[in-house]
Amino acid sequence: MEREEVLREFRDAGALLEGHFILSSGRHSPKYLQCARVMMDARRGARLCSALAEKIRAAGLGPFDLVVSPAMGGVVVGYEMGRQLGVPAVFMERVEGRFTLRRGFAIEPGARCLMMEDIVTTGLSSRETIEAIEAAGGRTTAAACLIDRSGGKADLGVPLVPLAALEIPTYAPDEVPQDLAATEAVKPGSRFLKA
Ligand SMILES: O=P(O)(O)OC[C@H]1O[C@H](OP(=O)(O)OP(=O)(O)O)[C@H](O)[C@@H]1O
Ligand SMILES: O=C(O)c1cc(=O)[nH]c(=O)[nH]1
Ligand SMILES: [Mg+2]
Repeated sequence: MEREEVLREFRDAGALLEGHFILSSGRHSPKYLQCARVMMDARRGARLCSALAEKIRAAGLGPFDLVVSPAMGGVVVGYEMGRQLGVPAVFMERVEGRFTLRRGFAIEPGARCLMMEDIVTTGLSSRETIEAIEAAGGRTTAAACLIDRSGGKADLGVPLVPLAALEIPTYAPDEVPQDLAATEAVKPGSRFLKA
């Protein structure tokens, strides 16, 4: 699937947002990709994940025993990737900030895992998930995401296959351009969310 086609799916889903966003990393951005809106339509989710599964195979990666994704953004996309690859899918949740397997999920010792994210920006959440997979006894042999918005700069320490790569500017809190800083910021993600 070409990048323009991926972006058309996001646009049609109303998932390409403009405004002032505080990202998971604490960086600020005038653009946000809301994958939850993309995955609202199961057929759209299947189209995108089927194309990504094909791209992973074409890169010579796999087979995998398990798909592991970080909540919340990774949950639905991880489930669909498990379906496309024909393997089980589990997700990790933050408990006091650390990604943890709950709900009876476990990883067999040495299991070959695909770490599946919705979005990669700095790669921090992906690296945290990969560390948690290793701590649980698995091996992350590859990672994948719908959009890598670092333009290929994020280093996960394992091969990363994005369905599309984009370069979208982000700013440290003390470097936010004046026009952006003048608008109210929203934080759509769940990191540091308080009950
Ligand atoms: O590469 P990074 O800089 O880590 O940014 C990308 C991460 O940010 C978002 O999650 P977030 O922590 O906002 O929570 P969510 O999954 O609940 O949306 C997204 O789902 C990725 O997990
Ligand atoms: O970096 C993030 O937190 C992030 C960026 C983005 O565009 N979409 C998203 O869900 N998270
Ligand atoms: Mg996330």
